[in-house]
Amino acid sequence: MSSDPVEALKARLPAQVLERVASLRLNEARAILVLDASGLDAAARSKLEEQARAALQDTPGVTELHVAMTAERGSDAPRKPRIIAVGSGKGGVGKSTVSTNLAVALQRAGHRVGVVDADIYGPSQSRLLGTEGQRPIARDKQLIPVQSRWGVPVLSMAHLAEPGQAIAWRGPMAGNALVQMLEGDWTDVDVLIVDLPPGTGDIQLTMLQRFKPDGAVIVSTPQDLALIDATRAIGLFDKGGVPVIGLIENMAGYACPHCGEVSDPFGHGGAEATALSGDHPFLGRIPLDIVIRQESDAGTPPAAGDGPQAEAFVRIAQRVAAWLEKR
Ligand SMILES: Nc1ncnc2c1ncn2[C@@H]1O[C@H](COP(=O)(O)OP(=O)(O)OP(=O)(O)O)[C@@H](O)[C@H]1O
Repeated sequence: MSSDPVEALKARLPAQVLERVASLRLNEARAILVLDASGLDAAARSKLEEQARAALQDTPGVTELHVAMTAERGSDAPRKPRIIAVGSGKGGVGKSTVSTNLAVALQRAGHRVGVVDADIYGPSQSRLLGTEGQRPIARDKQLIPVQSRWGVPVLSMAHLAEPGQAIAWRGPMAGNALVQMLEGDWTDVDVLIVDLPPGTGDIQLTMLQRFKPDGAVIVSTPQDLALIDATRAIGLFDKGGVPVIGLIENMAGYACPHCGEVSDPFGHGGAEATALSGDHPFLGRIPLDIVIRQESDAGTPPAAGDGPQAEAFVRIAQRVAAWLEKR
């Protein structure tokens, strides 16, 4: 038996309790044991506490025993999903299309995914996920996301504004709308894909300051102009300390539906070269394909199907999932 009274107390604890000891102090006859309960549910926490009490309750010289759990509050509080921001420097490069299909492909791979459409002035996620006309309800001032048919809940300005009405809001109002959507009830979601507006403006800054993403995906076409802007977007995330998960080259390679010849209207390989030169991963290439445009417009994300158009999204989602697993 150790002559150190604290060591003597520890020696009484069973292994499953001992491995969770964050601290143990003895103040005269009062023992204070703090256990690390991270990752345990309520039942497992009570069992751990019971085992600790049973082991220490009859210790000679100890008249008072306090057992506390760290991370107790954290595990009871609503979990926060991990945020992946999808950005681009330039508009119209397919950022929203990628956000939707990445979300759907991740969902099909077993992740619990939601989408926030942070493009306040040009929202498109309600169309892309086929939830047009639906309105989110609010519970205790918190927005409940709209459910899409694809198992991916979503919040977009398109669900909040009157259909067809121009959204002419000043910056702070737009920022508030973004906050409301990000603070929506995302408790059933592990990964939140945030479809950012193009550029490096107010919305991006609000995101970085208040809801710092866990990682960012950058979408670009292979075109030089888009790539210059993509580099700017990467710079913003780098500066904000947000890891860049990787770059996606969209609208790469167009297969003529008549003769099958593949041409590259926006060039080829530029995004991969940009990724490599900045030491960022390249996540993959999505072809320019009329079916992607048609299905997207119809609110049927190609990644929800099993056609060839789903493949590129599935591969990209696998790389993003691998990144998430390593975090
Ligand atoms: N790989 C693709 N093949 C065919 N059409 C595509 C592809 N990617 C996107 N599109 C189409 O290009 C248009 C622009 O795409 P999208 O809205 O996703 O771009 P964005 O970068 O989010 O635009 P914005 O800057 O307006 O937010 C849409 O009509 C979309 O269907």
